[in-house]
Amino acid sequence: MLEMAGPQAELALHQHGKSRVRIARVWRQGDVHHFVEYSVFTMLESDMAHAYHTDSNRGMTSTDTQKNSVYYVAKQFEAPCSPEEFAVALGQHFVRNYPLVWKAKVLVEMMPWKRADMGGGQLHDHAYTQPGQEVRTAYATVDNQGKTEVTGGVKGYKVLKTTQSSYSGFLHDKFTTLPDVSDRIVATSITATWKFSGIPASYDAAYAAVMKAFLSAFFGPAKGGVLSPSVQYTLFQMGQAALNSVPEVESVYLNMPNLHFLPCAPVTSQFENDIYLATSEPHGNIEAVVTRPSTQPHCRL
Ligand SMILES: O=c1[nH]c(=O)c2[nH]c(=O)[nH]c2[nH]1
Repeated sequence: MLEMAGPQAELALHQHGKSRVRIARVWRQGDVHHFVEYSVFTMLESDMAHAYHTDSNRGMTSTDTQKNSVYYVAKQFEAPCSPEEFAVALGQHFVRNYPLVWKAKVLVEMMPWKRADMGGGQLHDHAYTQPGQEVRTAYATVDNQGKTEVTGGVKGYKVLKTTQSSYSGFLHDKFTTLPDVSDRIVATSITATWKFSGIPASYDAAYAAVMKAFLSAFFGPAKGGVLSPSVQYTLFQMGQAALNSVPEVESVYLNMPNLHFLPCAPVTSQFENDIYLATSEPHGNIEAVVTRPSTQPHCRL
């Protein structure tokens, strides 16, 4: 066994863990789906001094195993759990399964997804938003000939649905590994601007109407939803819905990153539409301008 020679020194403290294990868990109870997204940090205190002093990693619960344990423990919950319950269960998993571990420390950060309210308290069966995280924008140009142009907008409005999204029939060649899927999670962070051709009765009401149009087109009815065959198709539907909802809007620019939730098989089982790797990079990026016929597109492309 290799003993490290060197200056007199003591190992005062040691621990090892995995950070930012991003996981999404869906519980599908008939048509009603429950969704959570966590970022999990694990840290184990254990009898592992020998790994710092010698070449032996004997008995070490690798950080990769810790990451896989996050997926495994999430899978064990058959009904929706709180982040506190999840943190305790994961900590118990470590101390019960690994004899050299004397203390497991688990931090769970829960993303602020809330079941979408489609108006009047009508909660959607499978749609989620992050209300209050978005930024409303307004852009105006005023020239000395008396011309004023106003563009409203929104930045970073996150939306997600756990079903009613497919993606298939795209080009497959030797560089393609993505399979066709008939059901997936689709999530995006909407950034949009809309140009006014006239002054609406109320800019606040116009903003509310555009946002409502975006949500209705993305999510569909609270019961059943609406199928999205691609982010591209849904983006156009959203732009069209915004034009239909506010007569004074003449064009809509939409940017929609495709925030991927990747199927995950949690070590002891196959992927069963319930455990996902939550990612933000790399992400798809879909954008377009939707106008009334024969209107000039207003921005960005
Ligand atoms: O809706 C999608 N549009 C794409 O262009 C695309 N590309 C990809 O890999 N997944 C998806 N999904």
